[in-house]
Formats: sequence, structure tokens, C-alpha cells
Amino acid sequence: MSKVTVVGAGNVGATVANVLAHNDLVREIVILDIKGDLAKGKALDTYQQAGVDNFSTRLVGSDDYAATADSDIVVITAGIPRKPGMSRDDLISTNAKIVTMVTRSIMEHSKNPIIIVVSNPLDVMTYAAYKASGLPKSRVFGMAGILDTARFRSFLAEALDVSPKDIQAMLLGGHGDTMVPLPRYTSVSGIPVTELIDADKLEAIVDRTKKGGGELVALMGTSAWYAPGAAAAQMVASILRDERRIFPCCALLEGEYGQDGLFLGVPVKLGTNGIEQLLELQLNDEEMALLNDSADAVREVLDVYKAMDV
Ligand SMILES: NC(=O)C1=CN([C@@H]2O[C@H](COP(=O)(O)OP(=O)(O)OC[C@H]3O[C@@H](n4cnc5c(N)ncnc54)[C@H](O)[C@@H]3O)[C@@H](O)[C@H]2O)C=CC1
Ligand SMILES: O=C([O-])CC(=O)C(=O)O
Repeated sequence: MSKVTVVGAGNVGATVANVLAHNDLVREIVILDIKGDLAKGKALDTYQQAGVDNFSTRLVGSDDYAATADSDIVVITAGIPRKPGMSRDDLISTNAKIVTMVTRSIMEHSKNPIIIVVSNPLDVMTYAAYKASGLPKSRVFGMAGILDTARFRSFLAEALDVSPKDIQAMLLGGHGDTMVPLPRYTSVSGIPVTELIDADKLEAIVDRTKKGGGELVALMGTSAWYAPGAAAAQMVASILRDERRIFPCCALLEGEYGQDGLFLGVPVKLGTNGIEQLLELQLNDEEMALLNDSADAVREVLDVYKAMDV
């Protein structure tokens, strides 16, 4: 049994902790937030759910990094979420400082954790955590692709009147409106999705997926948390159980997909050591062009980060 720290006791962080506690595969979850009482309250509330839902995971809330000592996995959700009218990239000046500071503090108390970044703008915040941690690339990666494919799958399930469980999908690129859902790698119980739905309808669903985060921000005035929190918890579970599941995650590319020195969403295998393998798909020209556009969009934000003094 292991120890997991979730940094940020807000909407996403509290959901990650809650879902993970229900999985009952972690000895202790520490929720850390600059708002110490909020962290303590969310931890206490979730632990009081243990008697109702029958799990053994202990939960501790704190604003002191000493409580995070010897964490096996750290999920970073600290930072501001966007409001209607903002893009994820607008969060960079605030969140780059937060993610960098959080990562340094974590590394003072845990020698060799696996870090999963959730804070936005995701691809660049994952880069920031990688740089601040000094950890190998297999141990620092970001959550976005599970969420984005889950949205794609839910829209397809609704359109086809089938269960989202039976839809397998893949998606590449940055966690922004340039993300690249891949219909050619999407199937319903093994049946290519392109055989089941009109091209026009599929295109509309791809477009809705790309803007899926913004749709929720417009509805709620802040960004989503249930699906994002569950997605990050699913990554933790694959690592702790050494399930070796293949998920689209934000990973450092060093030549793969023609990109170098950029964190971008690609399929990876998650096991005990973090990223056990990065899979390179045989993309056609159109898919590759879309991925290159997405990489260019991420690189623009990365350049802003690199020019910052964090
Ligand atoms: N990668 C993805 O797919 C998703 C990313 N996000 C991102 O996750 C982040 C968190 O979103 P929410 O939980 O909705 O926000 P929230 O505002 O509910 O919670 C953020 C928490 O971070 C804490 N915090 C701020 N600075 C801190 C610091 N230096 N140390 C420790 N804690 C600190 C705040 O006190 C707050 O409790 C946002 O940046 C959001 O854009 C949200 C959904 C999906
Ligand atoms: O849209 C946002 O700002 C939060 C996020 O990344 C998502 O829900 O996909």
C-alpha cells in the first residue's frame, strides 16, 4: 500500500482524493493546500465517507509539506482555473509560479516520486514540473488525454445510443482547442466508428470534443472537476496496480512524432515505473499536419514560460 499526495484541495484535487479513497488501494492520501483548513476539511469529509462506502484509506489535510514526506505519487492540481471568456493559456503567469514552487517543495520531502500534473495550461505546466523536479521523464507526466477521450466517447455514445464503456478512442496533441481526436483509431466494440456514424456528425463531435472544457466553463463559471478528477485517479490506479494500461497522457517527446523538447499528449503505457513505454502511431498526412499545428500552439505557450523568471 502506498502514499499519494494531492496538491490543491479545490474542485479537482478533492475529487481525485475522493475517487482514489474509494479505490481503496492507497494507505494514505495527503491533501495539501495553501488553505490548510480547506485541505483538512476536505480530507476529514472524505474520511468520514469511509464508514458509509467502506474503504480503509486514511486521509490527511495540511498546508505543511512535511506531511507529504515519502510520497510515491503526487498529483498537482494547485493553481487557478479559468473563467468564461478565458483560454487555458491565460493561466500561465499565475500557474507557472505555483506549479514550480509546489514541485520544488514536494522534492524537498520525497526522493523519487511520480508526479502527475493537472494544472493548466497542462502541457506547459507539465514541462515546468519536469524542470523543477529534476526527475526522469518517465516519472513526470500530465493528465488530459483520458479526460478528452472520455468526452469524445461520451458524445459518441450519446449519438449512437450505446454505452460509453464500449467505445475505445485515441487522441493526440496539446490540451487545448487544437487537440487531435483520431476517428481512425476509434471503435465501438471493435467496429470502426466511421462505419457507424455519418462523416458530418462525426466531425461535429470531434469539434465539440476539442471545445469540451470551454463548454463546461461556460455552463458553470469555472472549469470541470468530476471527469478530470476521476481521470487523474485512473492514472494513479494504473501505476499502483502496475496495470500497464495504455492512455493518452502528456509526455516529453524527444524525437517521437517529429517533436523534440515538448510535452504533448501521446499514448503511453502506465505501470509501476510511471511511463513504461511511449507508443508512436503511424499517422497519415492529415493527422500529422493537425498534430504539428497542435505542437506549434503548445510551443508558443512554452516560449512564454521559458521567458518567465520562475
Ligand atoms: N488537465 C486537465 O484536464 C484539467 C485541468 N484543470 C486545471 O486544474 C487546476 C485546478 O482546478 P480546480 O480544482 O477547479 O481549481 P480550484 O480553484 O477549485 O482549486 C485550486 C486549489 O489550488 C490551491 N492553490 C493555489 N495555489 C497553491 C499553492 N501555491 N500551493 C498549494 N495549493 C494552492 C487553491 O487554494 C485551491 O484550493 C486549474 O489550473 C485548472 O485549469 C482543471 C480541469 C481539467
Ligand atoms: O477547460 C478547462 O479550463 C479545464 C480543463 O482543462 C478541462 O476541463 O478540459
